[in-house]
Amino acid sequence: MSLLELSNVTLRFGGLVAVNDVSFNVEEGEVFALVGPNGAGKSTIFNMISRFYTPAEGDILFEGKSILEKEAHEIPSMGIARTFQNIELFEQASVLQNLLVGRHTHRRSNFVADMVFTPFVRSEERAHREAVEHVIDFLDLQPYREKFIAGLPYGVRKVVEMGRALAIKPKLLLLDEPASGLSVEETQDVAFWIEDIKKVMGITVLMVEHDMHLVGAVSDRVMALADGRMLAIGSPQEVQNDPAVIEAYLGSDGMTDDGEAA
Ligand SMILES: Nc1ncnc2c1ncn2[C@@H]1O[C@H](COP(=O)(O)OP(=O)(O)OP(=O)(O)O)[C@@H](O)[C@H]1O
Repeated sequence: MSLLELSNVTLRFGGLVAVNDVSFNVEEGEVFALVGPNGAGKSTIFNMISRFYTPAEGDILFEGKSILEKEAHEIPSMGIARTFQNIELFEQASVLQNLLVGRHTHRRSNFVADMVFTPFVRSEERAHREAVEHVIDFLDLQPYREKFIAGLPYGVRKVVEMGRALAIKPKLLLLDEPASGLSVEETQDVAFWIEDIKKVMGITVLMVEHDMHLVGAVSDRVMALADGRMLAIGSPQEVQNDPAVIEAYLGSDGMTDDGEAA
C-alpha cells in the first residue's frame, strides 16, 4: 500500500482544467517532487491533498483511505503537514510560540481539563514541549527560539515554517517550494535538512520545487506536469531528459540556470 495515492484526479476552475486526470503514488520513506512550469497545476494538487480544494473527479487515498470525506482542519491530525509558498507564521510571536501553535492539532485535553490542570494536561503539555524542542535542535533554531518572526531573515523564516510542520510529527510532509527566495548556500542547507527529515526522522516528503538542483539532489522520484497533465514520472535524471518535459519548459521560454521556468 502506498502512503499517498492520487487516482485520476481532475479539478476545474470554471472552464479551466487546472489538474487533468492526474494519478501518482508516493511510497513511504521517499522524497517525491512535483515539477513543471508556472501554472502547471502543482499548487492545486497540494491544495487538494490539504483539502482546501475538492477534486471534481478521482480520489485521494492516505494510508489506503480516502481523505475526501475529511475537512481541511482534520488533515494535520491524520499525519499530513504542509508548508506554504508564502510563509504562514505569526509575525508577532516567537519561534517557540509558532512551533507550539503548530502542535495545537495534537491537543487532546479539553477546556475543563485545562482549567484544573490535571496530570493528563501536564503530561500532554510536556509532550508538546519535547516535540518542539526536538525540532528546534534538529533545525539548528536554538539561537532564534525566543526571537519574534517579524525580525528574522527570510531564510530563517523558511526554516521555522518547515519546523512548524515538523512539530506535529507528520507521516507525510508537503513542502511548497522550500528553496524559493533562498541563496545557494541556504538552498544547500535545505537539501541537507530534507535528507535528514527522510533518513533521521523517517518522514515521507512530497515537494513542489522549481530549483532543479535541489530536486536532483534530494528526490527519489519526480513527476513533471504541464497544463494540468502528467508529462513524465521517474528518477530526476529520467524526467529532466524526457523530451516532453524539455519541450514543455522550452515552450515556457526555457529553464533558467537554477532550473526554474522563466
Ligand atoms: N483559485 C484559482 N482560481 C482560478 N484559477 C486558478 C486558481 N488557482 C490556480 N488557478 C489556475 O490553475 C492553473 C494551475 O495553477 P497552479 O497554481 O496549481 O500552478 P502551479 O504549477 O502551482 O504554478 P506556480 O509554479 O506558478 O506556482 C493555472 O492556470 C492557474 O492560473
